[in-house]
Amino acid sequence: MSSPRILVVDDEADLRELLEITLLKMGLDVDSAETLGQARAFLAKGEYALVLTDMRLPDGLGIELVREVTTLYKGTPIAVITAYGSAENAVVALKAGAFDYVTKPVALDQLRIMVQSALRVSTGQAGQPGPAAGAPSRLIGESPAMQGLRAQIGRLARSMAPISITGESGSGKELAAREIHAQSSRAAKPFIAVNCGAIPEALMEAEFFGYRKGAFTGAAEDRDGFFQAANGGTLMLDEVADLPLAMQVKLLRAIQERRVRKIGATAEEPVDVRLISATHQDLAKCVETGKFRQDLFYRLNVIELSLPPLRERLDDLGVLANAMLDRLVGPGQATLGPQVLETLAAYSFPGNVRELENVLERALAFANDGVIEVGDLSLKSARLAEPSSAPVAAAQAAEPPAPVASPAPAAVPPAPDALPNNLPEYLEQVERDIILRALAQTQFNRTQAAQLLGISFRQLRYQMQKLDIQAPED
Ligand SMILES: Nc1ncnc2c1ncn2[C@@H]1O[C@H](COP(=O)(O)OP(=O)(O)OP(=O)(O)O)[C@@H](O)[C@H]1O
Repeated sequence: MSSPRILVVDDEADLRELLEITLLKMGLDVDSAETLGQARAFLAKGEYALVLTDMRLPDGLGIELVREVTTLYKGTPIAVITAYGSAENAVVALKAGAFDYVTKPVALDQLRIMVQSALRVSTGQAGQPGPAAGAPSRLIGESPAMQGLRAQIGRLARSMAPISITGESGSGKELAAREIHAQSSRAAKPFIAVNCGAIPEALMEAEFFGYRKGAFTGAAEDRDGFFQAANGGTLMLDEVADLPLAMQVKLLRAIQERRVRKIGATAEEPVDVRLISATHQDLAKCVETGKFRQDLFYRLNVIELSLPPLRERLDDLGVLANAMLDRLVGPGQATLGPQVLETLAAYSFPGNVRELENVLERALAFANDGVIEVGDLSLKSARLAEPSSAPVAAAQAAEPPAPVASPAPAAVPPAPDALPNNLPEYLEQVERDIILRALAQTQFNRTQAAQLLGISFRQLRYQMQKLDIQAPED
């Protein structure tokens, strides 16, 4: 069997030679072109597992080749070589459909990593597509929005471009990120999701980049960070807007260099990680207000994927509800009674699909013989836009949800007369108390409890785990 063939397009003889030698040593065949014209002639004749092109060529720009290859030779990944510090070129190329980029001076270890992952992507070559490729998507829904989303995910899975996922809490951002990973050539490697809002600032660097034994008190052994743990796979930065500015600088550097340094280490190590970030905040606004660095935003926000809230795709309610019931109690074991779908459709679901899951899970506990009736739903009536018999079309024009009444207004606990003799324990107790009160008030609906407390669902879940608070059904 012949080796995969790579097309190198560069007019600088020295660099071309370096690339050729490196690729040949990797057991690959190489064709070299000095101009766009020559590259086009090669492409017309042969099949390539990867095209690697410089951005400036004597007869035009590499970006033209990116556009041609991504439209005319869809199965062929194309990567670009950009000048050091020219983030703009890299981002433009990725937006145009480039698989990835390397910066000059070309670091050979990074080039090899990039080529290997391109080979896994290119059809019929060394790699296999991810195990989930071809498998049914876990993102359920037949609305045009969901169909479009699944198609977009299929395309995005084939590149290394950083993706920024936006959408309300519970709309499926993490699920979408997992789906991109599962359909990519990285599927066999780890998917690591990090909730940036839940890590104490002092621990962030250690958590992201790892540390060496003895780097600080308590560092009893070497430990990897998220970047090393996700090596070869995908790192999801959830609630990325919550990253403190100091950490944003370090993250930007890691993304630019594709290298990280453990705390206490002298040398940096290369990391091969695809980044997906997510937030329910408006990141562009965070940039405007100075809360988020523009340069990091630019790097993370190369491709945008937006998840619609559930109330904007009510057509999906039926199929989602059925799939969830099947998962909760087994296929065909539970059904929705008359008017249930209409009642659900009249609700605005501020907690989106996660809230639908919660509502159904709770309703099942009340349902007789697995048939969920309207009375089993216990939706907050304040949020129903129409009476329970409202038709779906009317529900689509529903007003946004009325805010839920806040609990006791005091945000700060009343200070006891005597000072606590163990502050952390005391604060933990206060926190536990407040969370338990919010949970009791919402019949253990964690989505609503989180809203009451003005924190995200994930933050609440994290705090509950930390404080060992268990929902009755856990
Ligand atoms: N289209 C969908 N099909 C099936 N399940 C879904 C879909 N969208 C979301 N879910 C389910 O809803 C729950 C919430 O999804 P997910 O955690 O991905 O949301 P999120 O947007 O990341 O939430 P947050 O902003 O709170 O982090 C999960 O249990 C997920 O499996």
